[in-house]
Amino acid sequence: MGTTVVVDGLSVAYGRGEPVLRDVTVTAQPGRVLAVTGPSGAGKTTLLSAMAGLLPPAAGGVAVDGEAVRDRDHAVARGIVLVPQDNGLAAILTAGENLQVALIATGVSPAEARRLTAASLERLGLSGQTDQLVEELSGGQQQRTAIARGLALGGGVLLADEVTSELDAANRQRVLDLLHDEAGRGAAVVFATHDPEAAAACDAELHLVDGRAELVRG
Ligand SMILES: Nc1ncnc2c1ncn2[C@@H]1O[C@H](COP(=O)(O)OP(=O)(O)OP(=O)(O)O)[C@@H](O)[C@H]1O
Repeated sequence: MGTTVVVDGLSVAYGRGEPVLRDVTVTAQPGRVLAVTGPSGAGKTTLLSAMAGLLPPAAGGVAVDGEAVRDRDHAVARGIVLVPQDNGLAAILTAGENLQVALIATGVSPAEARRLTAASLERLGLSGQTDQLVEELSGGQQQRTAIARGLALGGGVLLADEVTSELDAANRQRVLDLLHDEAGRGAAVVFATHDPEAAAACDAELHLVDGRAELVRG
């Protein structure tokens, strides 16, 4: 059985400010890719951050398999993987080390971490970059390394925030195919994107405007 994330009447504010996400309701279901679209500043990153347990609700909530998400540690323990917009990699580690450290932190043995790292970097076409420092990789290679790390973790939920923005056409298609493969293995995938074509190829779409859900497909 897969993992389901229910966002119910969610509002989120930064600090004491006005909510930038207002009364958003949507469900991320196992085996499906949900696109989150909308103009810059609409609240896509805020929604994914709240789903990842990084931002607390001002109203409403986020639940994973019926249990309210408390914080990031709780979300991680429930298999909610986030590939953040700014990639979140450690620049002074190699691409391979970034994956291995994340895997070992989840309790995977070093040998298994090495195997999963090699397999995941290969899926992103990065076998040749395994031992290269992240700070020496191109922007697109860094973005693909972050995706490789997210995929290697094999969570029940994958939140991918604008993970194709720096990629060429071939790599963009490769990553979109991999996101759909993740859904194919039963993960609930949420993909924030500016790309209407990529969104149209997803199973469902949540469109945000000024922090409100304007149009929901699927
Ligand atoms: N750390 C922060 N502190 C205060 N306000 C913030 C913070 N991060 C985002 N915001 C505000 O929240 C709103 C939503 O931002 P968010 O980053 O979620 O939008 P987005 O749809 O992901 O945009 P983009 O497509 O440009 O990445 C914006 O008005 C933004 O200015």
